[in-house]
Amino acid sequence: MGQILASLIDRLSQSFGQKELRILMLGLDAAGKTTVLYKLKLGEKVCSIPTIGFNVETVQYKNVNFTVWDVGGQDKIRLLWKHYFSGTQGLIFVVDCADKDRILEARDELHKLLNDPELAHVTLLVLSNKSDLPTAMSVSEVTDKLQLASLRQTTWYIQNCCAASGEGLYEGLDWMSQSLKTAT
Ligand SMILES: Nc1nc2c(ncn2[C@@H]2O[C@H](COP(=O)(O)OP(=O)(O)OP(=O)(O)O)[C@@H](O)[C@H]2O)c(=O)[nH]1
Ligand SMILES: [Mg+2]
Repeated sequence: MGQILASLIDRLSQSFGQKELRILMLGLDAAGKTTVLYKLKLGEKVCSIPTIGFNVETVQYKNVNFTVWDVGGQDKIRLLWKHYFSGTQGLIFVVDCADKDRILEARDELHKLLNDPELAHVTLLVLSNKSDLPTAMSVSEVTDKLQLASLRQTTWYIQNCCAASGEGLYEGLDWMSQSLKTAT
């Protein structure tokens, strides 16, 4: 169903002559994906509940329309992620940088994603979210724990952010749009 909706949105936007970038947003449950999506879309912090399925919104920023797919990250529904891979240009991987207990689980999920042939050439933005929390790890610590330096095939960038306040989100989108502009 995700793919049908995606192609419908793509076709509609093409007919209006706009540039469309398909962005998939994944990460462990409670990392803050839905909070990121609606902060970008509405400029407000929404009271989110765990996502079962997906949310999709078009976010317009600097003449680019980002169609952002936010897919639920609970363990049992991660097997559904692969249904959203097709046509993805940019992957936003959201990490709770204050959750030291699950950072290695996040690393494993991220590397599993990037090993999939459909995501082999994706442009990766890691959002190191919840930087407002007192136990937040630094960007260099998260970079190290996620083993981002070992990603040889992938163009990646890590951005510290706080989805609750919006801090860092547009810097991340700026990098994504610049990076995809040169790639496409
Ligand atoms: N302190 C803090 N809390 C945040 C931030 N971003 C999200 N949260 C909270 O983290 C919890 C989970 O956020 P969601 O956006 O629902 O997480 P999710 O990644 O969509 O989770 P799933 O839908 O289960 O995959 C919520 O209580 C949010 O309010 C942030 O920047 N700082
Ligand atoms: Mg969610």
